[in-house]
Amino acid sequence: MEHVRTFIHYMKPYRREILLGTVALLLTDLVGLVIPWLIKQVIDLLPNDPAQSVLMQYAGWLLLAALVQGLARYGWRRHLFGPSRKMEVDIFNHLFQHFLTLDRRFYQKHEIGDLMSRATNDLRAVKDFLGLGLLVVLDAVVVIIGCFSLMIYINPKLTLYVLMPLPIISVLFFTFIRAISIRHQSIQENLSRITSMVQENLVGIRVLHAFVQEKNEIRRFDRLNRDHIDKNMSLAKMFGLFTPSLVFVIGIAAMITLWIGGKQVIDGTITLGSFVAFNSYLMMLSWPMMAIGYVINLWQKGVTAMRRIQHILDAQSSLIKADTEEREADIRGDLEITGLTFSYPNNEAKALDGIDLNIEAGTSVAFIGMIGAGKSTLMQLIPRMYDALPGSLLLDGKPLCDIPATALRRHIGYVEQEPFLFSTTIRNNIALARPEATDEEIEAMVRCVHLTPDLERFPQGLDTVVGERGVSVSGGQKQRIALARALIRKPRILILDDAFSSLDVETESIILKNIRSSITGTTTLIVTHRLSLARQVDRVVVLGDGKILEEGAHERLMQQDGVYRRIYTNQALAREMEILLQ
Ligand SMILES: Nc1ncnc2c1ncn2[C@@H]1O[C@H](COP(=O)(O)OP(=O)(O)OP(=O)(O)O)[C@@H](O)[C@H]1O
Repeated sequence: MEHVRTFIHYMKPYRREILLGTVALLLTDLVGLVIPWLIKQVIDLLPNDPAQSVLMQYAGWLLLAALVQGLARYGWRRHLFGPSRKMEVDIFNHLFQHFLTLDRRFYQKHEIGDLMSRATNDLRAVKDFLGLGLLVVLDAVVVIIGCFSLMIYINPKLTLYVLMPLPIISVLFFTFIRAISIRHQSIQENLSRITSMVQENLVGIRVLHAFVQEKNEIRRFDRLNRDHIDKNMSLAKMFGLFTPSLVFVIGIAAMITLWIGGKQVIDGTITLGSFVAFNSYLMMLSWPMMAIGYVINLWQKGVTAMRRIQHILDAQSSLIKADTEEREADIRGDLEITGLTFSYPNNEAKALDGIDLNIEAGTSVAFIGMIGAGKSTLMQLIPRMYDALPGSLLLDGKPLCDIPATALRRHIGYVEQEPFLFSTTIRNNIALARPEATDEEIEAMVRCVHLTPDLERFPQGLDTVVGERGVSVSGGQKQRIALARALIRKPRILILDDAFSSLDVETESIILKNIRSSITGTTTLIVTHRLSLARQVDRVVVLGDGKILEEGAHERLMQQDGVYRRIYTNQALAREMEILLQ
């Protein structure tokens, strides 16, 4: 019932068109029912040697019926199929909008391939049901009611005999519905797995090539596809049994009609015309009977698909007050972290464990530590990619989760560990953060991140297309484009999560100086594995196992016999060795 409500919701805007199409469909069916009746009249007139003009008159009626039927058929095709396509677009738009509001927790739980399958295969199944499915249901209901009414009108007793096999139809019907529903669910889930696998393999094609895994993947894909064929065959077998069984039942009914109805014609209980019309209506019933199977198929597919789409539409961002409305927030950049503990949804271990830290607006802090220490996790909590417990993170004295996520993110420049570029030009990738940025502003940022020498080598400069996910630029270029994108909005808080890992120490140092002089008063948080950077910031925080191990200015930490001094000394030694070996 829940799904019917969803269907109705999407049908509402097109109710007029659907009504028009329904009227046209009813007209087609009614005229279809009138035709055997006209033939009955003609047959009953024949023994009385009717006048030529009377026969002509009936021929005229039949011609008119054919004309009206043709026009009405055009009407329902146009007005019932049209809205189903429009509804498909509406659901797709709604789905896309919703995808953009969902947070990382959601995407962590769902595979992109599965989501793609829901937005394409499942959506198509919904459209087929809303268009063709509803049309066939309506058609079948009208034909069944119309035929039975006329058959009862012609001869109620004969109709009762014809209805004798009805219990067999009911048993067949309900057994079939249950069996088909289970099969559909399984087929659609399998289709999602197939789409996911194609998507994942295409994205990871370089890894597959590098590790020569093509054959293994082809075998895995083949197994998945064969499983899909088996599932579809099992469904086809169900249909193979159901439809012929129904036709067989109709055959029994036809046999009863011939036997009992034939005797009634001989007795003179009914006219020959009525007998012919009765048979015509019985035969007309075989189409809706066969269509039942088809409709159940479309209905089950449509409902299963709608359930899968609804699952996404029902999902909500887990952020407290996610609030995607356009709201402004005035942000200075003072961060206060108290007893911050955080675990990921699918991982009970604490990624952060009791962090206490105050960061004054406009200062710069470097976060260092072993792999998996929690550095990136801490960075992700600041733009509210995930929500920490309320009260553990304050920005300018306000709980972070009280600041609408979109308003907050407008003031944060965030460069992730693995920056993502869209398959458009470098210019568009930079301007993504501030579409209204002028060419001069973009060029200034390009200079700031030291990208100008690279651009000179690209024939189209800033208008070079970077390819999907930035495949046609190097790792270091990708990082600097992402950095320019973060800087162009002149953020109050700048987060650089290992954003210089593909750059050499000299370039890194130049860029950092440029950033300092181009944006002032910005709170800058830098995650890095290179301690050369630590000398250039106000403070260093050393993380280990989700906890703060040490913190303070570089000089102070160097005076202690702690982790920082040990790592720094090792790295300095390694660097000296490198220089010596060059
Ligand atoms: N999306 C995630 N889901 C579940 N656990 C995660 C997720 N991301 C990170 N973790 C876990 O949280 C812990 C902290 O990870 P985090 O990425 O913050 O470390 P890091 O200090 O940034 O490491 P690195 O220097 O390698 O980038 C790790 O144990 C990691 O396995």
